[in-house]
Amino acid sequence: MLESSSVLLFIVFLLLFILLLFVVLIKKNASIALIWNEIIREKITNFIMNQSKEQRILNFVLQNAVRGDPRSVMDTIDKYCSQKEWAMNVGDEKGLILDKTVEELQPSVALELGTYCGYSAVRIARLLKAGARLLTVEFNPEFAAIAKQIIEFAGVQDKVKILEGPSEEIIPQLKKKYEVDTLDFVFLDHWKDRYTPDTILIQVSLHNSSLKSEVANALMSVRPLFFMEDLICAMEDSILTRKEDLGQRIPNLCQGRCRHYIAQGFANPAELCCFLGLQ
Ligand SMILES: C[S@@+](CC[C@H](N)C(=O)[O-])C[C@H]1O[C@@H](n2cnc3c(N)ncnc32)[C@H](O)[C@@H]1O
Repeated sequence: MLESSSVLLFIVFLLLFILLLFVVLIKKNASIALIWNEIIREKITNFIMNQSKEQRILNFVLQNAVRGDPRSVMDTIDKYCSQKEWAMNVGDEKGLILDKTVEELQPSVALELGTYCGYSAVRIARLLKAGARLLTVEFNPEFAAIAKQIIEFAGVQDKVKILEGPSEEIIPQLKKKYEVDTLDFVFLDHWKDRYTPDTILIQVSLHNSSLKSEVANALMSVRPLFFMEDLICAMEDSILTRKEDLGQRIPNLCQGRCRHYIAQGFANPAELCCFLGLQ
């Protein structure tokens, strides 16, 4: 009897110790905190509430934002994601870079890869001039459905078309199915491993346009370091804009404006790095 109660006591202490250790690790280690917040806690909350984080974001918007006011929708999503649960929206800080670029370029046709809940789509669409349009690509049907509601709630649905499916399947259809001849602005915000192949695919898919030979006037990413690596890797087999054009854009690029003009005329990645002043 005594023996079994001491075993029980030992197990209770052991469990308490593991719990304490876990709490300390969450506080001290960012990766463990991320695993806890993004995987374990989110899964538990989803199970208890029987809904996904993205549905909770949508509900929060429907209950707290002002219908037809894109700014209010953006602020409400930012508020939810800073106070309640982190989510992979571009967010307000990097969103300012996005705003500036869109304002500066005034694109007629813009493409976004990676819609998620529609935060950045609302952000871009609210700045588009009359008659301009944003095509946004999302392969997760649940996210696409949530984005549709958020975009409608923000009142920018006339400017935004959600294209549901993997970017690698949608991009080749842009020209014929979606009547895209030229893209003035491309926002790459899907999975990083698709940045380079999709950039090349955009070029290949729209290359034979009879209206304009230069396909992507501006390619930007708010995750410049990732993109830069990919860009350099891609140089060996991709040819996009002219070297002289790139030269004009370097000041922006180096100031962290995150706008990338992919260039031809470089023998190899090292030459490009040298040209960019990275070596
Ligand atoms: C970082 S989130 C996009 C965030 C969004 N741009 C925003 O700021 O509100 C990335 C999204 O890209 C989607 N995605 C990833 N790879 C994709 C692909 N190859 N084709 C289409 N969607 C993709 C994911 O499902 C996810 O919703």
